[in-house]
Amino acid sequence: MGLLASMDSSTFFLAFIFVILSTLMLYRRNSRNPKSAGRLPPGPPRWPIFGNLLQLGPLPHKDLASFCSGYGPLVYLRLGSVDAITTDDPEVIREILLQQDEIFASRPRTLAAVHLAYGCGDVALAPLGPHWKRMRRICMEHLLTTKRIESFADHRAHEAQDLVRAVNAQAQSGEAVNLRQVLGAFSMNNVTRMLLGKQYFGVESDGPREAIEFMQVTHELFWLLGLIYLGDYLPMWRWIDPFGCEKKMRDVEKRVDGFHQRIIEEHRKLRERRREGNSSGYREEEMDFVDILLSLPGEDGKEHMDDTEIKALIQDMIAAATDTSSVTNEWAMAEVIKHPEVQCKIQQELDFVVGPNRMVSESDLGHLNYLRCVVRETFRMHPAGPFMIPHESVRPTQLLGYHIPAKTRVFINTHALGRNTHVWGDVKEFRPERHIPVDGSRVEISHGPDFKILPFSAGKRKCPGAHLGLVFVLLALARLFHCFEWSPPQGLSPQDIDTTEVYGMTMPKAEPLIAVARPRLAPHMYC
Ligand code: HEM
Repeated sequence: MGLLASMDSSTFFLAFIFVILSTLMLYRRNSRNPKSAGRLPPGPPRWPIFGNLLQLGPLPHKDLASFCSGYGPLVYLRLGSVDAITTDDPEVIREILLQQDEIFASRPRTLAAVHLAYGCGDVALAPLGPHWKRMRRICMEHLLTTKRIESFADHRAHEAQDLVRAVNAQAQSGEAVNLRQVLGAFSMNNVTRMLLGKQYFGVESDGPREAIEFMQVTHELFWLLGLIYLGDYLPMWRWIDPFGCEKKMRDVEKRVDGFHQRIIEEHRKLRERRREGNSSGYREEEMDFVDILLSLPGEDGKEHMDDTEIKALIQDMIAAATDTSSVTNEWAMAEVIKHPEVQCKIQQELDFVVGPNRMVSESDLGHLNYLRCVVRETFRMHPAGPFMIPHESVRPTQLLGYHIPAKTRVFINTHALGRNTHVWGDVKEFRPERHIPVDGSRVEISHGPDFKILPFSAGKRKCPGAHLGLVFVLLALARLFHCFEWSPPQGLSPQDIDTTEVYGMTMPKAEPLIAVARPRLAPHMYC
């Protein structure tokens, strides 16, 4: 997938022969195993050795969706030497994530996870077990508590005002705004303020060189984590690695590690200086995430956490929090600019709840029910990750009466769930009104009891940063629509806004969203 599409024919031929010869024995052994234990779910016919790998193109979530349309709500695939299932059905998803959570809540040990998440030593990519439990508890009890999230509210308000100022400066000079750029900086700065105690883009940053290096290496990391690497499915592929993917992983691993080590060293030095200057140490509310991690005890009675554990958590927080919220924001902006009547309703609500004489604050977000519907509809059509983070089963089980072997990889297709015609009507229409509750209650942006959308997953692996992620999304959108009227660049009509997507761990628009902003409030509001 992705990789297959970019091979030249001679490399492919050599690799193909090599893989056929060297994996024949492995295939014979593996292909006999699952069937002997029971009936597997239905699925498309499989090639020897490759299984269904060759039936997947550059947008695998669409291929898997078409398998579900053809074979039913639960489909079995053989991906090289790996058993896999996929589903886009709310009932099957509920069974996997709630009823059988104990069995399906592990993660596959992919090569990217090993190289890029400190040997799966983080939270998001760690297999089920005591290490995952401990790291997740640290996130929940020390980093993502309501109190700690609230303690950064002023920083978020500051970032939201910087976002408005940056857009206004471009609006005044008549330039169209690259929304990917400004929304990316908003998310990254919010995360780095909480995590590292500083902003990466803007006046307080350490300068463009460090910010650019940081963004570049983070993007490479996302790209490699999202890649479906053939070496994970055809072990012999690793011997040839024709595109040098593992080499790239090792290279990014080294660069990212250097970056994280520098962060830790800087924090240690600062702690030391503060301790020397003030014997009582410093107050909890002054501590960023890295300070907190440095102050926590380690495992088995150790005085401190290991540096590797701290680095794995830093990396998780950056990877899990930045792209998810900025990709969601870009999709929401694209869909709203494409639908001017939706923009009009968002602004009517903002004018009623907030008015023209003050800026939107976090306490307004719960009262913006129509905007919440817009975000819910955005998650239905454009979930941040098409397969969330793939799960893996820890032991054999039964689903819908079919046998599911141990170590089966689970692709919950949230993209297809939002476009499943058995679940939703007019699936291609962006229509936030469909989410307005009949009883007028507050719109919830989580999966709800019906599992018809799944923005933050459910069960043991559900996103621990859901509340914070929603604040990033709602705050940025509310400010941008309250302060500006948005339209496509000159010469284009709303229908021309392109909504082509590219596959990855998160699934952004293929092209960055460019739009024109016209201020709606009095000039002094933008200072
Ligand atoms: C709009 C923003 C966000 C969206 C849409 C989102 C969505 C998700 C999804 C779908 C998963 C995978 C769940 C699964 O595999 O079942 C996940 C996992 C995770 N998210 Fe988020 N997330 C967002 C923001 C955040 C933020 C702000 C943080 C932390 C600062 C965060 C931290 C994590 C972590 C640590 C995991 C791994 C959990 C585990 O494996 O135990 N996320 N998120």
